[in-house]
Order: sequence, then structure tokens, then C-alpha cells
Amino acid sequence: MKIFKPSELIINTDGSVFHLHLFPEEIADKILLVGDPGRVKLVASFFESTEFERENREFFTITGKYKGERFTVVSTGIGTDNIDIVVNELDALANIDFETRTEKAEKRSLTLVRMGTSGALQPNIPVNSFVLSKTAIGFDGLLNYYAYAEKITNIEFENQFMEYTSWNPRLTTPYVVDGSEDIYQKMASSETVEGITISAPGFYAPQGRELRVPLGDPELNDKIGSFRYNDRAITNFEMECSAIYGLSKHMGHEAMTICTIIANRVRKEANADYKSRVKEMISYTLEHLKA
Ligand SMILES: O=P(O)(O)O[C@H]1O[C@H](CO)[C@@H](O)[C@H]1O
Ligand SMILES: O=c1cc[nH]c(=O)[nH]1
Repeated sequence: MKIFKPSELIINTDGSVFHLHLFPEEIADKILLVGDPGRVKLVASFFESTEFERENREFFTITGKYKGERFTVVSTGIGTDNIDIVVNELDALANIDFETRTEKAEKRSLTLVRMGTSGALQPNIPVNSFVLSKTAIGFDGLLNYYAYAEKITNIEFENQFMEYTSWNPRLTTPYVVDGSEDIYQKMASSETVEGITISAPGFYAPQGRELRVPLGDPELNDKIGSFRYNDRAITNFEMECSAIYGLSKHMGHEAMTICTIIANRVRKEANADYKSRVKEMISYTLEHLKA
């Protein structure tokens, strides 16, 4: 049996996992992921009770109960590089025995729902919309470091997209991966917009924002906006969804992302005062996820 050596799965001297500082029994089956560590307490303000709070670097965790059901909320910070850490460590907590450093025979499937903020790429998705990401496009390249990416991604979509946008070969190859259909069906309503969401490896040039340094391809956002795959348009930009979907598919977890739109990139509008709408998104998500 494969033993995960101390250098490959680092366990702290107190027995907690390396970055998250969590112990296996501390995570619920339903896990809410938020980028902003400050959003963790906002989520926990909906809980009737909490078990603990834990903080290390940008990873802040609270486990508690919402309407009698156990939930864990974890902040991921910004970017898919952090998602690599968070999803691998949550999976290790669920599916690796920390005593024997071996994979558990019986696997635990987690529900991972990201509640984020995002920029819209279509004029008809106004600021304050909730976009529920049916599909993610990773501009980040993370999934390509894992084996068998092609088994869980939509190669036809990837090829059509790269051809349509005259994809620059110096960039990482985009990967297209779906979220959980079950959670999508649970969370979708007239209050949500069905999304194809790009996870970008940056907030500025990787999302077409030009400040002082010119963009590599100033037309890319227009091409993204007009691209259609089976009549479906790409809806929004954020920075984590693709890696959550890809790693969850590989590990047998169910994942979904909901985002509050805080900027519309086509209309050039933004809502810097978005926190009350994010609070409504949290309430909406908890209500739709509870048993
Ligand atoms: O509000 P969060 O969840 O952090 O999500 C979005 O906001 C950050 C950028 O401002 C990125 O993490 C992006 O994905
Ligand atoms: O435009 C936006 C807004 C929030 N988060 C992003 O990544 N992009």
C-alpha cells in the first residue's frame, strides 16, 4: 500500500494538516469556500453554534451548525495556487489516515461550494447578479499538472475556444470542466444566472484590465464575449472555480461556485459597496444547500 511520506503530506507536530492547521474530525461534509478571510465570520454569523475557529496565513476556518446541520467555512485567499493547497488538504483530512499515512479504504465525498465575487463578461448580466457556474474554464493551468486531465475536461470546447480566440501558445492551455450537476440543480432558481466562468491567473491583464502595462492581446475579452459553445456564452471572470471543479472531479467530491457580480466589464460599471449583496448570497446558498 502507498505510504505518503512526511515530505509529501506534511503533518504538523500537533497532528494537524500543514497549511490549514485542521484535524481530520474537524471538517464537515459540506464545506463553504470563500476567497476573503473576512468573509468567514460573515458566513459563521448565520450559524447557531460554532465548534472552533482556526487561522493560519490566509486560511481561516470555522465549523458550526446551520439549522441543525454541520458546515465548515474555509477562506482560500486569492487564486488557484491556493485552491491546490486547500482542496488537497481537505481531501487528505477526509480520505487519508494520518496515523498510517495511507489512503482510507472507505472514501468520503465532500460537498465544496465556493461563494465568491466576480466580473461579468456579458452586458445582460448586471452588477449584483448571482452567477452559478455550470462550467469553468481554467486559464490557470493547474489541472494540467495532474494526470488524466483529458478524462474530466471538455476537449471539444477547449479546441473550439482556442481556435476562435487565436490562443497565444505562450499562455497555458485552457481547460474546461463542469461543476456538480446535482448541486447545480439544488441551487439554481430564477435568482441565479447559468454560468460559464473563466478562472484567471490574475486580476489585471489575465482578465483584460490594462493599467500602465499594455495587454498581450487587447482583443481577447471581446473574443471571449462573442464566443459561443453550443449557443452558450461565457459569463464571468473570477480566480478559483476551475481548480475547485477539476480537483473535485479527480478526488470524487461534488463542487459548485456561486458568485456575486461586482463589476460588469462590458458596461464598465462596478459596485465597490458589494458586501450586503454578498451577505444575501451567503443566506441564499445556505438555504439551498441545507438538507
Ligand atoms: O471574492 P473572492 O471569493 O476572493 O473572489 C474573487 O475576488 C478576488 C479578486 O478580487 C479573487 O479571489 C476572485 O476570484
Ligand atoms: O472583475 C472581477 C471582480 C471580482 N473578482 C475577479 O476576479 N474579477
